[in-house]
Amino acid sequence: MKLAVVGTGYVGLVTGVCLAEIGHHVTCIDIDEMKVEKMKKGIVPIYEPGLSELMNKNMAAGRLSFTSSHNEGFAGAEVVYIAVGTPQKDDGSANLTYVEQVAVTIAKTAKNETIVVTKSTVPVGTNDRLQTIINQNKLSPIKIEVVSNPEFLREGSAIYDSFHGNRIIIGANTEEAAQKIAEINKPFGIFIYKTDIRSAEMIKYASNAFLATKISFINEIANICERVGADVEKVAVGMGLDQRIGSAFLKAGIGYGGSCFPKDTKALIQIAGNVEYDFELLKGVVNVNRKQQRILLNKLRGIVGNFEGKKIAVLGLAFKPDTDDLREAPSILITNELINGGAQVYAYDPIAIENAKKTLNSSIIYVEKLEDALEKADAALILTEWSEIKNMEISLFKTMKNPIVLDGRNCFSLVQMQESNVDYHSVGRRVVRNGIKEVTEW
Ligand SMILES: NC(=O)C1=CN([C@@H]2O[C@H](COP(=O)(O)OP(=O)(O)OC[C@H]3O[C@@H](n4cnc5c(N)ncnc54)[C@H](O)[C@@H]3O)[C@@H](O)[C@H]2O)C=CC1
Ligand SMILES: O=C(O)[C@H]1O[C@H](OP(=O)(O)OP(=O)(O)OC[C@H]2O[C@@H](n3ccc(=O)[nH]c3=O)[C@H](O)[C@@H]2O)[C@H](O)[C@@H](O)[C@@H]1O
Repeated sequence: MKLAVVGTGYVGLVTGVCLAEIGHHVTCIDIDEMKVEKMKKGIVPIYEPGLSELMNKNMAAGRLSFTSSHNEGFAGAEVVYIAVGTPQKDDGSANLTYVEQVAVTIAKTAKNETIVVTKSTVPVGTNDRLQTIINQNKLSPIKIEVVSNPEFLREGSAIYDSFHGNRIIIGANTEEAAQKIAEINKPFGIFIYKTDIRSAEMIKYASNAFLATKISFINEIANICERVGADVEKVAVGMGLDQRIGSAFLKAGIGYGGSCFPKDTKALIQIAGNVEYDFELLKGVVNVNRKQQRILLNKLRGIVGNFEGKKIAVLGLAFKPDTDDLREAPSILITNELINGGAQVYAYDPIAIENAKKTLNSSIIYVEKLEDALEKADAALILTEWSEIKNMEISLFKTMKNPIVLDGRNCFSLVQMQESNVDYHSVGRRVVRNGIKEVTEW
């Protein structure tokens, strides 16, 4: 089938490429002409494992093309996907400007019967509003029907998730439209759940909010574990063995970041607030996450006093491994506070440095090898569990002025650290000092 995808960010580009891979003819449209030029040359503008190979394969097969012209992209397309951003506004609600602009463009450009599929994460009721916008702006009496098809991929494993997701959600007003979108997705072989539009929109927010809740929950358990001498890694394994709980998303650390959990949790609080419902639990989840992002700073202050003149190695900047994305990453807050406190920050990240230069404090010194960050450092902070960091030689910590390591992602086992002579502080576990595991006095 001939399809168009509007927006070529993490979601749009992956969607376009994967739909081409299962045999559809896809044109991806973006208003960013520089991005489009790159993609036409086969260059992927983001870092996402496996995407480049799959994109080039489908371009070569003649199933995937790129344009900055909506007119060109929509020509002959039976289905148009909307995958533009829905960023957070100052009050926490979702900014729907881009999605609405696309709806107007579709209404004014579409020449044949079209199904508009919203992939972007949008508040409950938005798709109904998009339908109204389209109906009001249509230039001819052709049928244009809006369908909700929220996206559940994760950055860093987006291609894998597209082919191995647990479910595809289709929210539609008519069985005919739902069936057509189901047919498009059939080759993925993933379970399809058809529902009404508003429930589909809510499934997306509720899913992200629930996963964020699991993270904040285990982080609070971790903070208690530190005080009572339990080990959160073992607690998470023990909890996860109960299939009603499940082992996923119980990894304690310095909180969730990224382009979605922070924004979608706040948007859901707003969605509830708009109908005068106080979503107390989710407010707690957001607050816990805000505090959790600071725990390494608090621990570091407790150990070294103030940051003035200290060389601090920061290992990992992306909000999670296998992505170059720094949106809402704990590294933003942490490096800012270190620098404002007078520290010299030497930062290492295998992939995200180019983005970091655009986002983080300009005083940060970036290094290409993690050993350069560690050499003569007063302390090291681990913010992302990149495999390069998890698999590093522990002996490299010995090149530090003081081998003090604050690990925000529990990259190393305590046994490993007991053998290393490193002063090791992780999350929800005992401190290792001089090879001995201690419960810190709080
Ligand atoms: N990033 C992720 O992992 C996931 C994101 N989502 C949701 O998907 C949506 C998109 O997110 P991302 O891909 O991260 O966004 P992004 O910000 O990376 O990309 C959006 C793209 O849309 C383009 N764009 C904006 N207006 C346009 C227009 N009128 N015509 C054509 N192109 C236009 C921009 O130039 C940009 O390239 C958001 O609603 C997000 O919440 C959902 C699941 C996963
Ligand atoms: O709506 C979205 O954009 C996406 O948001 C998340 O995907 P993503 O943000 O790419 O990454 P995750 O792997 O979910 O991690 C998010 C954050 O939570 C943290 N996390 C995750 C899991 C965990 O156990 N502990 C934990 O602290 C990660 O370090 C990271 O900062 C969801 O997992 C996707 O299903 C969803 O489609």
